[in-house]
Amino acid sequence: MSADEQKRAVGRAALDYVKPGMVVGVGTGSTVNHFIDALAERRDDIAGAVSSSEASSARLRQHGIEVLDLNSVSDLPIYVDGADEANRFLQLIKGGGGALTREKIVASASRTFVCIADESKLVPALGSFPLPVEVIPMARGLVARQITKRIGGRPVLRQSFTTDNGNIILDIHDLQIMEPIKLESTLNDIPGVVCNGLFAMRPADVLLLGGSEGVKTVTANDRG
Ligand SMILES: O=C(CO)[C@H](O)[C@H](O)COP(=O)(O)O
Repeated sequence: MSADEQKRAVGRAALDYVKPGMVVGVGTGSTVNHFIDALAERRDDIAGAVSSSEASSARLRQHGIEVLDLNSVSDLPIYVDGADEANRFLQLIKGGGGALTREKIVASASRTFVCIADESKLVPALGSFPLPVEVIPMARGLVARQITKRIGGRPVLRQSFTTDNGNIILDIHDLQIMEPIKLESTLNDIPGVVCNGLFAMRPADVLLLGGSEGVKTVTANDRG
């Protein structure tokens, strides 16, 4: 199976977690696009979707799925999203598509976070993928200097990119992430940082991994 076929398989497998009448939280990216396409078959069966990006909202609406404001939703049973990297504790690096802030908000609002990815995303330690950080534009230089001083790594401005919230992204290269929860918190404490792409304090609950032999389910109980 190609990587895209693996993504399609996990996108479809995530449908098993969608029950009648649910509002469904929807992430962003090429894997999630397969989930949205599969979810279209259930459009009359669900109460709508809460989206993490303008791109996903547009795709949901194209399929006739109602997009709801998170503020109008008191209970979000499920959130389905992809990842750039996942470790065995189901901690993630996200934000390759730049939607990390809204993704973290919707993930935090959800009861169950189902992460969908092809098997190449499972890594022994997070950090090979440059860690995205969303930053208020006027704080770009300050934040880059603070990252270098307090954390290390090499912050690089993502060129010609503005987030859905009107901000910039610094991608931190060459990081060795030994303590993901501590790093997530340290980054949040830098003035000008809106959000960072570490999902360690709120990891996924279930990881569906697409591989050459089908879809494998990794849960919190397997974290070991
Ligand atoms: O965090 C994300 C977007 O901000 C995506 O979930 C992540 O980049 C994975 O994308 P893809 O499914 O295209 O590999």
